[in-house]
Amino acid sequence: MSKRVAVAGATGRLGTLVCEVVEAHPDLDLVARLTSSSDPSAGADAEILVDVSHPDASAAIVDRALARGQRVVVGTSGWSAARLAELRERVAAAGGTVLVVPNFSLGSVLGTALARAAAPYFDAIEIVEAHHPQKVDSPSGTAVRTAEVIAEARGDRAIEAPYAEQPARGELVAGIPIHSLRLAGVVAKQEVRFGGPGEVLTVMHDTHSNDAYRAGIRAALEFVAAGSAGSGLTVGLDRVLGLDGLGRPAAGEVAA
Ligand SMILES: NC(=O)C1=CN([C@@H]2O[C@H](COP(=O)(O)OP(=O)(O)OC[C@H]3O[C@@H](n4cnc5c(N)ncnc54)[C@H](OP(=O)(O)O)[C@@H]3O)[C@@H](O)[C@H]2O)C=CC1
Ligand SMILES: O=C(O)C1=N[C@H](C(=O)O)C[C@H](O)C1
Repeated sequence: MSKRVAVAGATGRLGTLVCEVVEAHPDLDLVARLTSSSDPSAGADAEILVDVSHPDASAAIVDRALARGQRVVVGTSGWSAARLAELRERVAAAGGTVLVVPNFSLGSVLGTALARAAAPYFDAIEIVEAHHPQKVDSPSGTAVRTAEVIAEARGDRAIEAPYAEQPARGELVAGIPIHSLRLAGVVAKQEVRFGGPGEVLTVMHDTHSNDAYRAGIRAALEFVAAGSAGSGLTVGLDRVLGLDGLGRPAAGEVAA
């Protein structure tokens, strides 16, 4: 039987694509396209709520869906590790299901996994991200997530960033400088640069069009619709695609 889906942020760039994916799916039924002016009761009969709205609105939208017993997929940016930790508690208290996907593109997810793998081996690490000028937030959610993943992979190893008090050297997230560009002609781009003696490794990903998100959106919806997310909070498309071991040391193995 089809699962009923409501989309918050349905008129936006990403929301329009999410609606297309839902409408094209044989087992999903689009029942509500929600915007900032929608009646708060709209979409209450959906079983799955997809939030692709605005960083300032996302938490309230997710909380309302949890209160209704809806399963939730979040693509909106702004979900830092601190906000996710709070959300995890609310999801557990509600006995709900929430999947947060900082980036629906396969290449981006692989890029973050490669950055995680490289993280313990270089002490100079910086992230440069560029997006279209309509993007309302900076740094991007993907860059924040990448910085947090790198910091986690490094454990206690500090990053070389002695110039943190100089704004032009980037905003520090989890100890890693992030530089944000907002440029006409760009969709989304991220470079993670690792510096070591006599060498620089760059992990780079380019999104040329929103088509990059289509397969990931579909996979995330199917994951949640099938109940594969279980209850609780799941973060990342890597979990959906079974790639979450990528870039992590095997059990018992410690990076040099
Ligand atoms: N995870 C991923 O792979 C991706 C994530 N994103 C993220 O998705 C989010 C949306 O991006 P994008 O589609 O480009 O943004 P847009 O500005 O194009 O669209 C925003 C949408 O959200 C709605 N909205 C804005 N404020 C509210 C509110 N207070 N309550 C309910 N709805 C609201 C808007 O409706 P209205 O017209 O009424 O204002 C509009 O439908 C951003 O956080 C972006 O970073 C983007 C691309 C990929
Ligand atoms: O606003 C965007 O466009 C994007 N937002 C997400 C982010 O903040 O990382 C994902 C992707 O970079 C596109």
